[in-house]
Amino acid sequence: MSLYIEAASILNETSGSLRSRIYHRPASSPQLKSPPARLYALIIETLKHQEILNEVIAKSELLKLERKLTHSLTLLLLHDHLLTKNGIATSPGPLRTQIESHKARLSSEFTRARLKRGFGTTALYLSHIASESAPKIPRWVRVNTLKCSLTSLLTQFPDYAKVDTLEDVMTAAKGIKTKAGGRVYYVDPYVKDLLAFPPGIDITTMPCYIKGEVILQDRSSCLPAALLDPPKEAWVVDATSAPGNKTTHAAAILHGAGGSRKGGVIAYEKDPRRAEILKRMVTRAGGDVAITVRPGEDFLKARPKSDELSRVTHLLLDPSCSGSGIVSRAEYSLLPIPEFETKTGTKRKRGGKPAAKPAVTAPAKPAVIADDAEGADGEQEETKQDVAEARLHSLAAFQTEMIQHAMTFPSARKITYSTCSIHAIENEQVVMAALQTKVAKRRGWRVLGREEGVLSEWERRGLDEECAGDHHVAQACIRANPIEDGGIGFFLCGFVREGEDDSKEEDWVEERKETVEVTVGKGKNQKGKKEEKVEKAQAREEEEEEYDEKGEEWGGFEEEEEAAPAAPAPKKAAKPANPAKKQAPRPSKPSKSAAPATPAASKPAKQTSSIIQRKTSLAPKSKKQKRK
Ligand SMILES: C[S@@+](CC[C@H](N)C(=O)[O-])C[C@H]1O[C@@H](n2cnc3c(N)ncnc32)[C@H](O)[C@@H]1O
Repeated sequence: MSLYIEAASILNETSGSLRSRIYHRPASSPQLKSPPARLYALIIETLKHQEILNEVIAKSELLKLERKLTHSLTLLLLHDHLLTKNGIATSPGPLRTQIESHKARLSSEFTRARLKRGFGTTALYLSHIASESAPKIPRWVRVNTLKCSLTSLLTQFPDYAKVDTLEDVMTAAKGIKTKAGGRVYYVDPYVKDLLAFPPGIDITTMPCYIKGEVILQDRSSCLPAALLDPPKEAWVVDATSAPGNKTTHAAAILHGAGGSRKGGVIAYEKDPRRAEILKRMVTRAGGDVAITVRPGEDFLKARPKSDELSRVTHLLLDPSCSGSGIVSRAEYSLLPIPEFETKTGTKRKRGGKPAAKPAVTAPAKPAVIADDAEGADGEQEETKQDVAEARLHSLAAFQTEMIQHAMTFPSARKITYSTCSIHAIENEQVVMAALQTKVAKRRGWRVLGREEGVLSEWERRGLDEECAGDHHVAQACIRANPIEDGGIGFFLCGFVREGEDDSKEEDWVEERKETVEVTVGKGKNQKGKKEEKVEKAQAREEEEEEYDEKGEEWGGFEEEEEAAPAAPAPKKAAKPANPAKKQAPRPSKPSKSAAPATPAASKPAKQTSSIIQRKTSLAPKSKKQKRK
């Protein structure tokens, strides 16, 4: 089957991301004959230009003239015909004829559409689209000190110049296609042994990557292990490890250059498939001695009083979350052909046929705003918002449960909690809920204050109003905004406790009971319609996210995605016991206690953010609002 016909049929499929439709096709779907990378490139490139191509299709009335052509097939063919040097890549035949016999008409409509957009030449138009769709964040590279030091790594980049800000990195990125351009690096001031390169750099072909001397890990994703900062001889639990970015980072802190061989990391990963990825990453990073993988094991079932776990002093919690801070999932999707006045004077819809419902009716935006339901009206939108909100509460319940369980570890002194979400429900509100639990109070868990932690210089902190106005707690929280702060959106908070361990087995049993009560809550067996919808939506997303974890940009070893794995099954949509929620009304506004803005892009920008404002306003509408 022709590349174009196969690509068109993928475009017409509506379920799953484009990547999963190409790279992870279910056995029940027709299998592809064309090379997947070629299909992906053709579709992505075509979709980048679909706005202008749709105009050409509409104005030329091509679908009326060529009844056998479909919208998606025409887009793909037109892309290659009008915008590539070699034209349509297929041997002469009906497909080519259907386009090339209208060459003059298509070319003049394209020129008109291009000039209307202010581009004197096709080259100018192409370079504009290329810069619009270029990555907006640097390529972060963590030196894996289990295998290599920063100094020795830099010897592998002899002709690279050190720059002082992330802005310099991004400016240099513009010249990356030139021979000398883009050869710069930036040393992160927050996380030790972390470098930023221009986004276009291909590290994956370099020896340092192949040998596992570097790990491609977003800056935000490096913050938890940096904040956990375990002493060299510590025993650390990574409760939710796959694919293993933070696990290997924690191991590098313990066993890396100057480290001791006394402590180690115990890495839980509930999902057996992801545990395999974790194992691969651990081995490749040279972490087998430092890390004990617990494949397929549920952290919530771990017995803190066991011999192995009773010595654990540090826990890293990076549980499943909504992934709303991840920006690498931006994908384009099919737009309908707009209506235009044509030469024959008629307003037309695509091909004269009833418009097939496109997968999405607007360009898919990065995940950071994709589920922003603001401005939506009508019953359907409201339900969508309810489902999205219920899902967040369900995740928050699970996240709180994980923290509570970590707090029961007898020798535990420090916990980090992180998400790649920008929703306060999963972030500050979970922190507040965890602080209110019996186990936190009985054992004296408190937040790690801003000034106590290694990341006190990081400027963007938690939102006061989401912490019931508790400025100390808000300041203890760390936020990163997507893109603005140089990578994915992220949240992090540390908990610490002092004092001796006074816990007894009965206390632990009691504390477990509380955990279960908080998270499972009422209505265990009384699933309502809303809960069912949440479960269905989540199941779909889990499927999707499983695929998304591969092949995205953020992974430890490029193809192994850092975040937003399968969300857990909702705990009957129970909301976490969160006293803060009563006191902190939502929708929330950005904190007025914003830290001052920093001029350099290398530092997190000022606290107030439209993205945070939008996302946190996903809060439920009041009944009154709903009635309106
Ligand atoms: C956000 S990812 C962790 C990413 C990882 N920290 C990293 O930096 O590479 C969350 C992981 O936790 C796992 N998980 C979820 N619930 C778990 C549980 N109860 N016990 C152990 N692992 C769990 C998920 O399967 C998923 O792989």
